Amino acid sequence: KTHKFWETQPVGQFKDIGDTSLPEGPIEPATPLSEVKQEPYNLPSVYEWTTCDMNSDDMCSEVYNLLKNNYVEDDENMFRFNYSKEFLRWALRPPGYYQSWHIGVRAKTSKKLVAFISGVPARIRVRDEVVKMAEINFLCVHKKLRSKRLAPVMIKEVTRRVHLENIWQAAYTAGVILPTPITTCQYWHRSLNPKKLIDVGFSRLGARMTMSRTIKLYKLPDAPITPGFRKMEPRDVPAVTRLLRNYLSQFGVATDFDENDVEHWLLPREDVVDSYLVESPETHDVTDFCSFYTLPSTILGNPNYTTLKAAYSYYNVATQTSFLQLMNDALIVSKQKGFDVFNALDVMHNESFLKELKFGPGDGQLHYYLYNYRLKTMAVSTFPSWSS
Ligand SMILES: CCCCCCCCCCCCCC(=O)CSCCNC(=O)CCNC(=O)[C@H](O)C(C)(C)COP(=O)(O)OP(=O)(O)OC[C@H]1O[C@@H](n2cnc3c(N)ncnc32)[C@H](O)[C@@H]1OP(=O)(O)O
Ligand SMILES: CCOC(=O)c1cnc2ccc(OC)cc2c1SCCC#N
Repeated sequence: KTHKFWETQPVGQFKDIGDTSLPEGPIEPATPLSEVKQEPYNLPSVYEWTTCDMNSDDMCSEVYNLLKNNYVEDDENMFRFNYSKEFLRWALRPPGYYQSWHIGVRAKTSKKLVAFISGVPARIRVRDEVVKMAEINFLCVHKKLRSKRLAPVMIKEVTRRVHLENIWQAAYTAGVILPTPITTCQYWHRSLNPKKLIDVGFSRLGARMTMSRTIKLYKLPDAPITPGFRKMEPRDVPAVTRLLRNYLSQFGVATDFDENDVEHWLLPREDVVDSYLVESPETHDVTDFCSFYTLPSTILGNPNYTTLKAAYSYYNVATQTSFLQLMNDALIVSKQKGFDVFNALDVMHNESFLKELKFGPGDGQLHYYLYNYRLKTMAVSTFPSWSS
């Protein structure tokens, strides 16, 4: 498979896999800002660039609708991600964000939004180096404009705008294989509403299993069982930051969270992100933490259902409670909140609970990428990303 665009980019190339003579780190050096292309890349003449102000309800709705109708579908076209407007505002406006990295393409005549790509700044630690990066996400070209080589232009434009902020690396994930993943993860799914998952055709009744037996198999208690398990509150930000930083220090690639980041990414937001912690009843120390985000999907071509309510495991740290029990409490609260399924990647230490808590392996993989940063392939990936 040739990659006419990606072979021109400063990314690990397939031909270089196994070449241990190549040094880890930046592939190309930073260039002086005066040498960065000052004007936007050329689009086909019928299109124009637009910058999306996600604070504007109308603009946010345009991005929401483009993604709702044209973003990622599974291989069997059973589902399409339906990120909510509130989720998009959360994902696209973290501390230090640049509105100029929220890039749309409009048709000049109709003014319709036909494509989008976004970046947000992040401090990513790679081994012992903290690198300022752009996290690229929500790349989307309208279904009617596919296979016209629009994506490479959008990628070059976001690259140019990131360069203008003196940032030279990026991180991104994709379900497709591109030059060259630093690691690959698998999705796992835990049924919370097995009847619905069977009705939509995602799950099948097991052999010698009735529906009622299946429902019983996935049954969960009505309330979390860990003493001191409660929702995270603003006063918990310092303790959660300490807990998370300590936990992530063991991984080769991870976000370098500070309290500002934790406040944005981990404080509960209704219908966007839920986070819980264990406050020891004796010592009042914060000993454990779990979180998941809300990402519904449109159910495609099913007469009886329109939306799949899916929770996605986010950051979890267990230091006193068993990881198994902590994650089971996360399942319990997500069931109580009406989710149909709880999804998790086999990142960090997740594989230790997946089978025991009745997750099944999905057929989707998530590949992790770095742009302009060479890394010798890492066994375990680490930063769960909401992108896909
Ligand atoms: C220093 C800062 C650096 C910042 C930038 C870092 C890099 C950021 C990179 C972006 C990270 C995004 C992460 C992210 O958002 C999370 S992954 C989700 C991507 N979005 C979707 O899958 C939505 C549905 N699909 C579409 O909208 C289109 O199919 C897209 C737009 C995906 C491609 O539109 P198209 O009409 O189907 O295709 P052409 O325009 O004709 O272009 C074909 C070329 O595009 C390459 N392609 C296809 N899918 C890709 C993907 N997911 N990443 C990167 N490249 C992708 C493909 O390999 C080929 O290049 P090649 O010939 O070399 O193989
Ligand atoms: C029931 C289990 O599958 C999903 O939750 C789901 C939902 N919507 C999607 C939309 C696009 C999509 O494209 C890859 C996949 C899904 C998936 S499976 C992979 C995500 C996870 N976990």
